[in-house]
Amino acid sequence: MRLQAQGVQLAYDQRVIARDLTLTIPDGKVSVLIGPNGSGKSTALRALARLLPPQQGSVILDGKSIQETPTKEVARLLAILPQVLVTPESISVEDLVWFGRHPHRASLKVPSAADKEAVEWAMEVTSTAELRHQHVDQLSGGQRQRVWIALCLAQGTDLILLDEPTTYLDVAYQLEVLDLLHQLNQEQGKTVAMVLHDFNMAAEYADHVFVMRSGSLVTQGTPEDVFTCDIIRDVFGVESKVVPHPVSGKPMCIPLRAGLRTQLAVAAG
Ligand SMILES: Nc1ncnc2c1ncn2[C@@H]1O[C@H](COP(=O)(O)OP(=O)(O)OP(=O)(O)O)[C@@H](O)[C@H]1O
Repeated sequence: MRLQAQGVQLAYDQRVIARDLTLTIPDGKVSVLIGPNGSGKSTALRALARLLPPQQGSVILDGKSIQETPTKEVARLLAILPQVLVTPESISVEDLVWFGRHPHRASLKVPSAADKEAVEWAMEVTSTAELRHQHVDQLSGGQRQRVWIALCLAQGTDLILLDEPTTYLDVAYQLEVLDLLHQLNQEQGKTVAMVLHDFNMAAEYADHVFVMRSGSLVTQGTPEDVFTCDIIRDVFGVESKVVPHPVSGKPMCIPLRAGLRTQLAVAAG
């Protein structure tokens, strides 16, 4: 395994968010972290990407402590789309995507053909090439999100971590981004780990699902293993009906509003 958190304690100042968290990102698979708001999904992802040093335990990347691996080396192996994106002022789309090539370039060296190709490809597959000369801070939320995804992809890493990549995107772009990640996984063997809130998107795209609550890993497994009425009730406090997706056969979770819960209970006798 290439990326693993081993018994990490994660905290912001003195406030401990996760204790003794151990998880291994499966190589060559698409993994999804789900869990209620504030359960520590982003915190865990940030630790896995070296953005948050653990107070105890360690994150291991390719057999080495990530904290002891130089930033540039980490950035050649792993890209992360964080939840909070701080765009440099007045930067164009193309210039922002070029940041993705920094880990591969010696300073002051002219960009290589491979750098140019990676940037063009990343803008093409995220449908941002036509925005290349626009200022990122003048784009819509969804356009901006796609530009940041392009930056991650331009990095050309085998491991891609994304915190809620579908935020701000309309349903067509949500599918476009998730289909693209799926395709990169299938065709190029990329390992993808992402936080998603939508159970049904998670069930459709994930090979492996981590379920978090209060900074701990409650359970993990295939979508069929984890998307059950009992786990959804236990973790999210929501009654639901889980049925097979009519086309894919994956578990499809339908949360039930209060009135329907009563109806379901009556029907069940
Ligand atoms: N930068 C920060 N400084 C202090 N506390 C933080 C910071 N970021 C997150 N927290 C706290 O850590 C806890 C876990 O937050 P985190 O963002 O990891 O949860 P999450 O599961 O990703 O939530 P959401 O689904 O709402 O994005 C929360 O109680 C949050 O208030």
